[in-house]
Amino acid sequence: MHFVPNITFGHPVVESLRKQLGQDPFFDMHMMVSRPEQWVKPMAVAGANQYTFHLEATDNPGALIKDIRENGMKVGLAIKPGTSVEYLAPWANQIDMALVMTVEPGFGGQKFMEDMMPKVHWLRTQFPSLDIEVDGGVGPDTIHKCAEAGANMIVSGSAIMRSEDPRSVINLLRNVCSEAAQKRSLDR
Ligand SMILES: O=C(CO)[C@H](O)[C@H](O)COP(=O)(O)O
Repeated sequence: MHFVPNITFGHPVVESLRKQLGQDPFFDMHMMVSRPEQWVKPMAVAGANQYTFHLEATDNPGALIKDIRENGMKVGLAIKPGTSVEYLAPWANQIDMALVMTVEPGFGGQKFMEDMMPKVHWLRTQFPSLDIEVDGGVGPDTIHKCAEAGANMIVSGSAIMRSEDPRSVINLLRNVCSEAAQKRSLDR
C-alpha cells in the first residue's frame, strides 16, 4: 500500500501513521512546495520512503535527486500540466517515478485533464520500466485512459472519499491498472 500524505499535515502524520499501522507502508511524499530542498532531511527522519518534488520548484534537479538518495529515499519527479514532458526526460533515468499532474496542483475535486495522456504515453514508450503516476481527477470514469496510456500508479481522492463503497472503487482502480500493465508486458 502506498500512502501519499497531504503536505498540509506534513511529516508528523508519517511518524504517527508508522506507529499506528501494523504493517510496513510505503510513504511517498508528494511535495507541492517551493524550495523542496529544505524538506528532504525532515521527511527522511520522519520515515518517508520516497520524496517526490516538482521540477518547476527547483533550479538544480540533479543536486536534489542526489540529496534525496543520500538520505535513503527513492525519488519521484512531478510536472504540472503546463510543463512539457521533454523537460522531465533528461532526468528519467535517475528517478524512480515520474508524476504527471492531471489537474493544477492545489486541491482535490478538479476535472481530469485528458490532454495530459500523451505525456504519460510518451514516457511509457521511452521508459518502459519507470513508475509513472497520475494525480488529479482520477476515478472509475477516467482510470481506463490513465492505464491505457501507461500509468501504473495513481492518486485518487474525491472518487474514493465520495463513494459509498470506497473499497470497491479502490479495487476497480487497482484492477484496471494491473490488467493494462499485464497486457503491456504480453505485447512486448
Ligand atoms: O492534491 C491534489 C491536487 O493538488 C490531488 O490532485 C488531489 O488530492 C487528488 O484528488 P482528486 O482525486 O479529488 O483530484
